[in-house]
Amino acid sequence: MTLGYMPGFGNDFETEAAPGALPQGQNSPQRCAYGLYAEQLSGSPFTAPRGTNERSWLYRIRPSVRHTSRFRRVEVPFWKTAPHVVDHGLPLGPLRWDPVPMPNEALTFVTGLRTMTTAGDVYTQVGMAAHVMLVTASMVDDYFYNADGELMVVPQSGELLFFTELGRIKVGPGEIAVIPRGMKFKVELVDGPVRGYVCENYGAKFTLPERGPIGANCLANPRDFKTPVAAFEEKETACRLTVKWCGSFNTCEIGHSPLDVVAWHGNYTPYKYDLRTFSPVGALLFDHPDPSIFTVLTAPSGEAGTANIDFVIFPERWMVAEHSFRPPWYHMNIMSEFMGLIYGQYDAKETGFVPGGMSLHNCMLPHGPDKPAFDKASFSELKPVKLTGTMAFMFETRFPQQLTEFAARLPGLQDDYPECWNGLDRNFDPARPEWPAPGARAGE
Ligand SMILES: O=C(O)Cc1cc(O)ccc1O
Ligand SMILES: [Fe+2]
Repeated sequence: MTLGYMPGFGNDFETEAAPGALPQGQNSPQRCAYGLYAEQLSGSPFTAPRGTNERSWLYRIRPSVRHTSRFRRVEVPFWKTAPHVVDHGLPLGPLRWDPVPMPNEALTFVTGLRTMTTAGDVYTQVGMAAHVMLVTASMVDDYFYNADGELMVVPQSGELLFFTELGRIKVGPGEIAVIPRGMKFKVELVDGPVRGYVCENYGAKFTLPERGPIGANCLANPRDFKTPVAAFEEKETACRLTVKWCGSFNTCEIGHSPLDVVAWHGNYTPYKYDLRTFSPVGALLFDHPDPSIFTVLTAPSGEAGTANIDFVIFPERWMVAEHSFRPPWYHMNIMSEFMGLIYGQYDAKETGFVPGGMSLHNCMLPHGPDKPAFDKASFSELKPVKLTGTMAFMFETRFPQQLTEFAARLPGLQDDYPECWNGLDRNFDPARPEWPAPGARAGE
């Protein structure tokens, strides 16, 4: 299957899967070509400023009102929504998990999401949830949309095909897909089970961060974001549509596929992005800048510089800083850091944090390089070094992240994680400013 994409971030796109299906010069013709119905999907309030105003016009076989019927509540027990504060009994502290093993049961994208943390409040449209994604089965006659937020999907192993109302997107490890709030879709496996991470954003949409003095290029460049061309499914058999709405799951039976958009135009769209096209900018002479230099996308809150969510990556890059401790510094942060590893090794923790694993360094909880990373970085020769074949990421939010029962009970929770800092002992000797003392090496 060939998949077509259009480049650009937040462009005003137009595309049609049948010639002449897209009206020209107006949104609402008296009669649409092919007898299609015109429908607007509003991703922002009508009156949002131009820079954040998002909507698309969909020309479809049936209007969305015919893609729902009477809903019944269903249980999707592992997908939790903020506010969700449970007494999980774990003591406060930094947390790290091994990868969650792939289960044997059939799990779709919807039933296979396992919430790790929630933050903020879905009712006031602030905050986020971090999920593990375990998909072993394609959605066949099942369709879904999320009224609670957009979904950023970060596969770690295996490929997924998203068939959305606006077209098809294939993503694999090293790529992300973003599906807007309210957009119907189904998810198919390409060639085997998929594991990954999902960030559910209850707040304002992800957008590109400002580049400030960096200028017009580098970091995530707009042309590397890809939006699908129109594609639709003509299916007149029994289907189900499930809607996540304020944390509840609601299903209805319909007699056709809701993916029936033959043409569309607008700027409220799903998209994919290859994280390897991110052009990092970093320390060229000395010191370790704040990790915000690696922000791919930011979901702003109302407060300047205080993101509801920053999506940050740690891609492969050269380390060249002179007379500097090169890995992340020791840190306490007002923002809460949920991290995952897609492939390779993370320089602050070369062992213990493995692909498919996760860590949580919550609001104002100390963290930083483990003892082996400290020793290596303190004593290695500072020639240029390339960190190759690595891709870690962080969902960083201004809100404290609340652990779910699922996360607290995972067998892969590493009880001994805090011990990775054992041995970072006192070196201080008021009589010896030079450390280690000439001829000696710390700890030897
Ligand atoms: O490893 C982490 O926890 C994330 C992180 C990265 C970095 O470059 C600086 C500080 C920081 O907390
Ligand atoms: Fe940090």
